[in-house]
Amino acid sequence: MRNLSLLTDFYQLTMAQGYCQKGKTETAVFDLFYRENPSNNGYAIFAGLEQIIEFVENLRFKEDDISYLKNQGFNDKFLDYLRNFKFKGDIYSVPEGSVVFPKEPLLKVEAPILQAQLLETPLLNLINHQALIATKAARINEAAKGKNVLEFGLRRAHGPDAGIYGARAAVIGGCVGTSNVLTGKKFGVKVSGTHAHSWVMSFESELESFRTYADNFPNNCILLVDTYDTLKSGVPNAIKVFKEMKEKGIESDLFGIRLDSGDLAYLSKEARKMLDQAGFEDAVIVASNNLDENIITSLNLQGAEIDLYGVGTRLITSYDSPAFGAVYKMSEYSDQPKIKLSDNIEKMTNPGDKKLVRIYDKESGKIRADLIALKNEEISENEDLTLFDARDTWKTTTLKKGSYQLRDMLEPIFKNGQLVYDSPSVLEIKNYAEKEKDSLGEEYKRLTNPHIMKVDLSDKLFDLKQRLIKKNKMKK
Ligand SMILES: Nc1ncnc2c1ncn2[C@@H]1O[C@H](COP(=O)(O)OP(=O)(O)OP(=O)(O)O)[C@@H](O)[C@H]1O
Ligand SMILES: O=P(O)(O)OC[C@H]1O[C@H](OP(=O)(O)OP(=O)(O)O)[C@H](O)[C@@H]1O
Ligand SMILES: O=C(O)c1cccnc1
Repeated sequence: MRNLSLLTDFYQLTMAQGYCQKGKTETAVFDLFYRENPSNNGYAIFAGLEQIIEFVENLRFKEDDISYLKNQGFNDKFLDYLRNFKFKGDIYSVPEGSVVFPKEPLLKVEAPILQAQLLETPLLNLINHQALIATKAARINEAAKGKNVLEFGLRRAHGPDAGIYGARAAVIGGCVGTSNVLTGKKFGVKVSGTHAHSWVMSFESELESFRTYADNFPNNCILLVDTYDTLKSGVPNAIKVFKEMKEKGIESDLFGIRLDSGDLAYLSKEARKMLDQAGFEDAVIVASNNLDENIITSLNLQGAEIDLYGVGTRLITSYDSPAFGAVYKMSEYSDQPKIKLSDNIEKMTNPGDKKLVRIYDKESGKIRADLIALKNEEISENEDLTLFDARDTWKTTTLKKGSYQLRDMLEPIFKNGQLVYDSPSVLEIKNYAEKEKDSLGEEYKRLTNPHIMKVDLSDKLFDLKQRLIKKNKMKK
């Protein structure tokens, strides 16, 4: 485990020294939330919690950190505090792989102000990256309509961590596996791949290169057919090699071709015909080349015969929507609810120690809405539940008792600094994320102009917010 304790913004430490100096030990509550879905998606996939847990568990300041901070001008009292630092607060979070929506609390920290504040930057850093890539992967997999997507982006990722954890997030978001071997080893996810053009170019002939590859990897034998001429040379040579394998009695688990340039719809349809005519109906066709959810949707509409998509750049960088934009805002200090005012109503925070309640339609199991309520507020399934729009409060919906089910989304992760949560494996998270996506109606999952999920405030939270807005306006 790398020492990431100084992976923070300088101002977190200057504030921390100030709190230490002043003896401010009151408890603060902070909410982590985001404001807009990336790529105009209808939802996001929450990811990165396992790395947050690892970070918090290992948050200790070593002597070399302390001496570095001493050189930056921090005082001895504060440095002594850091020497003995251990996180002592509570953290609640939605599970990784959850479907989430803008403005709702995804993770909540309750801790002495200094400690809660110190977590801001690393927590945001971890969630902002992985939730972004998991959400992009969910979009790409939605476009693939049940066909598998393999993550190919390591070489185009923004450095090693973006590659390693981006691939982790991509699998959570729906990818069947990754070409990234380190991610495979670290997280027990499937690794796979084909071969490069250089492999073909290093042989005297394409045929010889295919033969040699098939001899080496008969059970994962996807031949890249576009180095010279896809239909005149690549596919015929691949077919020759598949015939030779058959003659040798080799029953391959996975064999086929990869297309990496040209008109992928046309070439895949022609290649499919050629493979089928040669008796290789079970040969798979892999496609790659700057794919994303839009091109994959278009390829589907064109009737492309593609069984597996390899997606790199536009997935691992979330090319069209490069920032998740999660923020971390104080909602309570020393048992007093706090609000951040803004001229922009969208940017006003929700005050108080809160919970996130998900409301499911009992019959269909689909999400009806999310409700943000105060932590100690009782929301009961045994009464009719009236939801209202926090902007246009006259817009209401009443859910009849018995027609809906409630779920508390924020689970305890740390209690008094003790870890009380078992992180599931990445494959378990991926399976959970599939179920989460199933709990969304189709209209929330479509790639363009999806329905906006209602995220409402409870009566009590709404009243508290109004009261604090008035009170704080008067302070100005
Ligand atoms: N039938 C298709 N419909 C829509 N987009 C396609 C189709 N076929 C390929 N594409 C996409 O069009 C883009 C073509 O990229 P590019 O201009 O680099 O051409 P290329 O075929 O890769 O050429 P090169 O031989 O230089 O690699 C890629 O993003 C690819 O995924
Ligand atoms: O297009 P992306 O979605 O980013 O997917 C990854 C790309 O990386 C490889 O190309 P590259 O030119 O790097 O190597 P190659 O010579 O093996 O094709 C591969 O052939 C894909 O085209
Ligand atoms: O295995 C492959 O085909 C692969 C892996 C990474 C990037 N491009 C292709």
